[in-house]
Amino acid sequence: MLMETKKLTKRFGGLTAVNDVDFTIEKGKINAIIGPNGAGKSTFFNLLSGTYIPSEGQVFYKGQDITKRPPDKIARLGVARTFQTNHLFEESTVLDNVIVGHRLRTSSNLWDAVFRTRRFKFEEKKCRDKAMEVLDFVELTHVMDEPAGSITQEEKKRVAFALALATDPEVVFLDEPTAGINPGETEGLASLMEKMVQRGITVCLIEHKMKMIMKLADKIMVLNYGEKIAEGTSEEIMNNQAVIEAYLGGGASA
Ligand SMILES: Nc1ncnc2c1ncn2[C@@H]1O[C@H](COP(=O)(O)OP(=O)(O)OP(=O)(O)O)[C@@H](O)[C@H]1O
Repeated sequence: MLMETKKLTKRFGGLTAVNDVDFTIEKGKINAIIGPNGAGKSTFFNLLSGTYIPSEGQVFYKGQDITKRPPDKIARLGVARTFQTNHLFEESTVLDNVIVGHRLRTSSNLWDAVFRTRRFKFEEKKCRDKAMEVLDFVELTHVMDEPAGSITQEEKKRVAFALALATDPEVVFLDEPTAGINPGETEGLASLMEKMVQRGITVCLIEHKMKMIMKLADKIMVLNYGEKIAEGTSEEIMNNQAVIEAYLGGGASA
């Protein structure tokens, strides 16, 4: 197990968005979180990455209590995330977008940058090499010199993956990675997630596309009104009465 939550709870005023959730993220697996709209999935993600501080409960990473640690400290432990919307510099090339993303994780300071010390030059080269490597991994080498604004939606999603991968993460959180793209492109991104796992990276994602998630995920947790109502393999989830009722009542998309 790579990450674990114990009785994780988040309240916004009178609303309990995540309620008493025990969950484990299995190392080297594709872990999925599903649930009807407003079930608390994004809030749960934000608690794991340190974006939100829990009202109650704990988050563990490799057995270490990381509850209440700020997001940058959690990121440094090897936890990366992508967001629903891609924050790319549209005028800059795909390669530069990834280099800048990677630089945020390297240690050169302003002094190094101004005097262009050997360490700075070394790190600049390292960032560039890393960016090229991850762009090759997400199969975008052919568009790396194009402005990010000119590539397709699916390619932008691959850039978002590349940005997360450039930090050499152990686990990547993907918030609806295939939202807004067609079924063929969805399959391409699903293969990319499988490729990440083959490289030893743990994947945890939120997804609305049920067919895809049932095929792809090793393990699924279902949230409904902030509570965990089921956890298990695709088969276990598909046959779970509470899940069927939540989806029939909640009108979630197929
Ligand atoms: N910052 C916030 N302040 C107040 N309420 C919030 C906040 N963030 C989320 N909520 C509420 O918490 C509940 C869970 O929201 P959340 O976005 O986590 O659900 P979700 O499962 O990700 O939904 P969706 O599938 O629609 O993205 C909702 O009722 C939402 O309105």
